[in-house]
Amino acid sequence: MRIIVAFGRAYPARTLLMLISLLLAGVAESVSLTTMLPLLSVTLGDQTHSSFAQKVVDVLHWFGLEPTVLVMLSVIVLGMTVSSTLILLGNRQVGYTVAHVATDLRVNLIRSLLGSRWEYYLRQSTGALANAVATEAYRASTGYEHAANMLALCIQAGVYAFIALFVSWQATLVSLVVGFILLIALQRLAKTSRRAGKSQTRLMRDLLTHLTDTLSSVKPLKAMAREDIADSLLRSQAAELNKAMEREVMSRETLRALQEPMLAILAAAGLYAGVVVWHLPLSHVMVLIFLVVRVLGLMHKAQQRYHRMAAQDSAYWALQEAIDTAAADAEPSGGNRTPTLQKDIVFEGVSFTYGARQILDAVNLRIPVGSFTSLVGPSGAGKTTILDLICVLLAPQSGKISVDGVPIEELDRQRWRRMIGYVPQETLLLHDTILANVTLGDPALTAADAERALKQAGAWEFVEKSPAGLQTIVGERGGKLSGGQRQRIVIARALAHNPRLLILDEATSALDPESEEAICSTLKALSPAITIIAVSHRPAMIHIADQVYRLNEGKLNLVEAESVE
Ligand SMILES: Nc1ncnc2c1ncn2[C@@H]1O[C@H](COP(=O)(O)OP(=O)(O)OP(=O)(O)O)[C@@H](O)[C@H]1O
Repeated sequence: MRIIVAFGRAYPARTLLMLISLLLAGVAESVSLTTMLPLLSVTLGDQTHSSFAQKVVDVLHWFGLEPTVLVMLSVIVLGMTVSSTLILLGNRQVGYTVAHVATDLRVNLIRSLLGSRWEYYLRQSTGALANAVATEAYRASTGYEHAANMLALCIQAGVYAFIALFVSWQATLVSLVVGFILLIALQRLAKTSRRAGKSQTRLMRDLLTHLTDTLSSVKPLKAMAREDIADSLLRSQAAELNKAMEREVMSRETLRALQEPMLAILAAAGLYAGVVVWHLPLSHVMVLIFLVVRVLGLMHKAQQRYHRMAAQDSAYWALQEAIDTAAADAEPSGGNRTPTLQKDIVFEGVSFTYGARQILDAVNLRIPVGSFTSLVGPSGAGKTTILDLICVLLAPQSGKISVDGVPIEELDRQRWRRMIGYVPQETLLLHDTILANVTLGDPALTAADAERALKQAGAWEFVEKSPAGLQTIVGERGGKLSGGQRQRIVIARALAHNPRLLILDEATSALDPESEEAICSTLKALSPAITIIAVSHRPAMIHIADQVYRLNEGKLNLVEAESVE
């Protein structure tokens, strides 16, 4: 039930509109069907109308209508038409809200994850995220659909029960109590559905996490003939998921199958009690049975919806939790000072630890504007960490980092980052065109910007030669290109928006010495206008540098380029 309250809070106007339409639909339907009572009295030739039938006849008179068969049938048809129209309106509202819920959940999750601290983001699994965006958001929104339908059915059942009370309150109460007892007895099945739903949420997440990891490393798996291990793991996870789905289907279908016999027993018992025990007129008993069976049928349908909601709502709570935890670990907003890069970037006594592990120990560093700085050091020494500190993806535990004398945390973070061109170690490309890979969909960048950047990165030659040019599709993760070509496209991406600061993390590691030499000289030519920081072990990158820093065991020292072997 919590899910209804949560949705009602998140979408109050939509929920209210939906409920009002469905309530009115219920009233219209039940009022029109109530006319059945005098109609049956007339057709069955009852000499005396019951008091309730008489009331209905009075109401018809009040509207200036004679209770003829034709008039009463017309009232029934009209009421059913109005009710269907209102149900359509209500369901349309439900449908729209379901679409909104799914979209909002997806957008909120992506936004909160992208806005989270870098260290938090690194802990997230891509597979779980893909699952959350695709499957969980959909399941959560259908959870709302079932909840809304359940409420609507309860409302309709309530209206019918209210009318039934006027026909015979004793018979209605007895039937309702028996019906409720049966519904409660079936409630155990809802627990099974909820448990199965929870397992599905967890198993689906595990399966997709595993699948994404496997798919990203298919090449080594195939090359070493290990794909069968990955395959059997995936299979056993899929089998578990299947079991959870079967449990849910079983409890849902059992509930559905029990509906008909349960209602038949109640109707037979009601007929017997009405005619034999209470000696009510047959028309009276028939309407009463119709109403009570309708109430219980609606309650039963509501219960089915409840089961389906129970199976889906775990997806909503799992998603909401993911959104909330990411939001709780949101990146600090940064300052509001406009960044400039006219003088230098300075580290003073900067220390950084990952847990208990000291990575940087009171590091001092000065990067003058327009210079080409190379960072060298053994693997795992903390070079990327220094770059992450400059991009404000990480914050030091102590010491100070400043840009033109302004503490980096006081800078408008977005504007500072927009001044940066970043080439990461991993050259992951989007499964899209070369143009899209260079511009990253930024509408401010044109094909001419992409061409200029590709030329600067030494990539234009091969792009020009491909038949589709800038429109060439690079394949999954850039699989249709060589490692060196991928690297050049990623460098072009970093240069496309004319950055003031270019950060290269092992950016030329996949290039042959000749291509590397060529790129290095282009980069060097950029360097008075663009400040460049390059992490590299490659001689070409080191020899063109204006200054070389070596990081070792947390200490950073300025060294001669010649001393770096
Ligand atoms: N998110 C993290 N959580 C915990 N430890 C981390 C994390 N990221 C990196 N490390 C550790 O911090 C150390 C420095 O990592 P960093 O990536 O900065 O090294 P590096 O000098 O760039 O290495 P390489 O040259 O191999 O890329 C490594 O030992 C690494 O294991």
